[in-house]
Formats: sequence, structure tokens, C-alpha cells
Amino acid sequence: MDLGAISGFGFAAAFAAYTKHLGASNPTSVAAFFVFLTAQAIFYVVFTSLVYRWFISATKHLPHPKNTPFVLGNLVPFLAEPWGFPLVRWQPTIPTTASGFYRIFLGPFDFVIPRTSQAVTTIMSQPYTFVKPKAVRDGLVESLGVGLVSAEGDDHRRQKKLLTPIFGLSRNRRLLPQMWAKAGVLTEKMCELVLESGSKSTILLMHPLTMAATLDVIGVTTLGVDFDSIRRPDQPILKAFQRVFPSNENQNAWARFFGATLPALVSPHLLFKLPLKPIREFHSGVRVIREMCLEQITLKRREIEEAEAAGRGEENSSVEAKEKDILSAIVASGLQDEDEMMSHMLTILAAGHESTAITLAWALFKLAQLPDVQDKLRAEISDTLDRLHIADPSSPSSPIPTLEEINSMPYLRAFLMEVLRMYPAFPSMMREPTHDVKISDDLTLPRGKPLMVSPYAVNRSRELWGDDADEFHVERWEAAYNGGAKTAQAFFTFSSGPRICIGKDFAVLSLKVFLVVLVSKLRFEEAVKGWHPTVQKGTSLKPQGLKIKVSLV
Ligand code: HEM
Repeated sequence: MDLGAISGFGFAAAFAAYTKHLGASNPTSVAAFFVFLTAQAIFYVVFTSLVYRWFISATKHLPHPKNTPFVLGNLVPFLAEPWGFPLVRWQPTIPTTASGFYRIFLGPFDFVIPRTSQAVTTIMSQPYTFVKPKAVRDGLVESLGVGLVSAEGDDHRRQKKLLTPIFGLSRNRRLLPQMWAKAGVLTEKMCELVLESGSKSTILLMHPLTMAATLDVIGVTTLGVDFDSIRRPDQPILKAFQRVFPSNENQNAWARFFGATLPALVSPHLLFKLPLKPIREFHSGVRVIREMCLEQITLKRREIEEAEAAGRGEENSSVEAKEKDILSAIVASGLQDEDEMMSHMLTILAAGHESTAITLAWALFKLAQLPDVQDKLRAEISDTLDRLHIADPSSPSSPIPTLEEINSMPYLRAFLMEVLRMYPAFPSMMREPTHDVKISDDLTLPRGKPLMVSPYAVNRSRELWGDDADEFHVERWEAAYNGGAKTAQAFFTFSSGPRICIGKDFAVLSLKVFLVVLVSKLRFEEAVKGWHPTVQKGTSLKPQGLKIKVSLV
């Protein structure tokens, strides 16, 4: 709760006390409290919408979407659509300013949005000046601890320096066989479901399958634990993850309201203490995941110590134990703080699993929607697998391609880049300046001003991508390695600057591996012709109720 709200309550309480002092009864004083509170709220909304916004605010001269209602502003489309979506419609209608920013009005609040690539770079290149808002950070700290996504300033700088080498090319090369094996398990599972249906094809709800598959990849590559959630959807870790990151498909209306609305209204410190079912579920899920991470930290420490003791004097004798998975590498880096290690694990599990699952689900949807693209992709994959003498990529005894062989498929890259461009798993991010920041002669952003930076809107900007920015064209990535974008920042799916996604190469590799194995053995078609999934409200681009018809190739 901010200072304004606290003083509002204070004034209302003082007014109620005054009425009591004048001899009012208890019910009258309580009524006076609420009447005063409501009057202040109405005054606040009217003052900010009609006076502050236009005559006083430091951003008063910034352009804004046309035909915006005075009091509600752009709140209705903003709440009705997923984060970032209306920005795609608004941005071409907004005149360019020297600063490159514009603003939208969410009820009484102004949000500032970078419109040009230069403006986006200004924000992203100064991550310790434009930080995540306190409420967002507090929420992340409550759920994940102080890991890379929630750390700020020197703490973030140190953590990023520690973790960046662990996510390097050689790690991905090492982890590729585990990704390949899990892609095989997912493919076999889908083949079984088709065969069990007794027909040539079956309709599958995709997101739960892709969630299980990417969780298994993250489990085995990060912790060295095989959750096996593709084959055992009822196993406790998957259930725990579903409680921590619930999907609309298995939530009632109250839980959906809770997930989408309450976090915007209540401070995270208070929210996570409320005696509500979704909160209890969340905590019980986090408990299960934490216990498992703690067990693994202890195990890795022991393995590395034993390997070092066994090979004392011999160089590289313990390399295998230290390089086995991401957690082993973190333990071997010399980090001692167990809480921080735990935060890294929770952060990687959280940041790496759902984002990749969402992207894979959209990729399969696009293949189903665009049979020509699917045929072309399958032809490229078949040629490559033939060349490598891989007859059955989902067989546990299949030879495994190298990283270079996976990266040797240009159409696969082009298709995946277009999916990542059009469907960034995190459509918008929030930031706020830690102090007043002069952007240009005509704009100083005041401390605490809410800023919204949207990968979804940047990736679909016509100025950056051309008139077909809003269309799915794989060819743009075949014609030019950067997709024909006007600037390096135009592809914004993984963010940019010092807070760029640490797992981007890991994610791209695992997505390519999944696509190679799946597309080589299965055909994807629309379950209902012309149907497009809606996006679940919230901070990610989760496709809701995505069903795809699947058959064997
Ligand atoms: C398609 C998949 C992915 C997408 C679209 C994605 C996107 C992003 C974005 C937009 C951010 C910036 C968030 C912000 O600053 O508010 C981010 C940060 C991060 N991502 Fe990813 N991510 C993906 C996969 C992964 C994977 C697989 C991992 C780990 C294995 C991972 C780990 C992280 C971490 C640790 C951060 C925080 C980086 C920092 O603040 O310095 N991500 N990701």
C-alpha cells in the first residue's frame, strides 16, 4: 500500500473519530469513515483524470491513443485483452516525438511506453536505473527468493556474472542428449495416444503435454532429476508445479479471478499470507519444489566432494561430477550460500519451463494452421536425419545429432524465429525509474513513473518489421538472417541489455530438438478449421484450450 492510500485511510479514520467526538453513534462513525474514503477516491480519480494528467504531470505533453475516455482511459481494452495486445493497435496511430515515448491511461494512472527502438534501448540498457516495480519484485522474492529475475543492482550484476558461463555454448552441447531423449519420450507418448484412439488420428490438448515435456527437460538438465512427468502426469513434482503456475484449464472462476486480479490490488507480502485456497495451494507447491531442490543441492555437494577425494592429484578427475548438470556447475562454482543456490534453482525452473512450453505449443499450432510450412519443415528434417542415418529419432537407442547438425537446418531456424517473434512468451514487462531521468529536451521521467516495455508490441511494430509485421512469414528469416528487421533490438522476445534472458540459447536449442523429433514422426492439423486459441489473461502468452489433431506420418 503506498503513502497516498495510507494517508487516505488516515484522513477517513480521523474524520470518523471527529464525528465520534461530536457525539455520533458507532454505526454513524463507521458510515462516516466509508463516506469520507469514497469521497476521497472519487476526488482522486476526477483530479488525476481531469487536472493532473493534462496540466501537472511531467509527461503531460506525451501523445496518447486517440478517443480515450476521460476517466477510465485505456483501462477497458487493457483489462479485456492480454498484456501488450492493444499496444499493437495503438502504436501506429501515435505521432512520433523526439523522446520516442507515448503514454496510455489506466484509470487514473499514466503508463509510459517506449515507441521507438531507441526508446526501448534507453530503458533496457540501464536496468539498474529502470528497475522492476517494487510490487513485482516483492512478488518474485516471495515466490522464488532473491534469484536472477528478482535481484537488482550489484546483486544482479554478481549473479549474472556467476551464471552466464554456466549457460554457455559448451553447456548446451553437453545437455543436448538429455533434450533429445525427452523429445523422444514426448513423441512416443503422442504416438501411443494416436494408436490408443483406435483411429488414424486423435485430438490432443497441447499445453499440458508441452508443459510436462519442458518440465522434464529442465528437471534433467538443471537438477539432474528425471521427473518423468510426460509418462506420469500424476507425479508429485508436476502437480506441485501446476499448483504454483496454475493454468486456466484446471481452475474455477474464483481461482482465475484471484490469479489475474488480486496480485494487481494487494501487496505481495500481504497476498502471500492470505488464508485463501489458491495461496495455500501455491505454498504447498513451492514447499515440494524447495524440498526437492534442497535434496539435490546436498547430493551434488557430496558427489563433487567424493569425486575430488577419489581423484586427488589427478587433474580433471572431478570434471564429470562438476559438469553433469546446471546445479552441479553452480555448486562447483564455489557459491556457498544455500539460500541463493535455492533461488537459482527455483528461478531457472520457473523461468525456463513455462516459457518454453508456451512457445512449443504455439509452434505446433502454427504447423497445424500452415500445412505447407509443415511439409517444408518435415522435408528439411527428413533430409538431415537421412544424411545422419537416424532412422527413428524417438527411439531410446537413436544416434544423437550434434549441436552443429541441429543448427544446420535453415528452415527450422527460420520457422522457430518467426514463432518466437509473433508469440513472445512474456508479452510485456514493467519497469520504473529509481530517480528522475532526463530522456530528451522534452521529457524527464519522474521517479517511480510506471513504464511498460512490450516484446509483443515491439516484435509486431511495422516501423521495425515492415507492413507485414503482423503476419506470420517464415520467409523473412530465409531472406535475411535478422528477419529484415530495421534494428538489432527489433527482435525483443528474450528482452535485451544486461537483463537479457540467460536461457535464450538453451531455449532455442531445446525447441529445435523438440520440433525435429516431433515433426519427423507426427503430422499436426487444425482440430477445428480456422479456430485460433485465446490467450490466458496474465503475464504470459499461454494459449488456452489449444487442441490439435495429431496423426502418425
Ligand atoms: C522461449 C523461452 C523463453 C523466453 C521467451 C524467455 C524470455 C525472457 C525474458 C523476456 C526475460 C526478461 C524478463 C524481465 O527482465 O522482466 C527473461 C529473463 C530470464 N530468463 Fe528467460 N525466456 C525463455 C527461456 C528461458 C530458459 C529456458 C531459462 C533457463 C533455463 C530462462 C531463464 C531466465 C532467467 C534466469 C532470466 C533473468 C535474467 C536477468 O534478469 O538477468 N529463460 N527471459
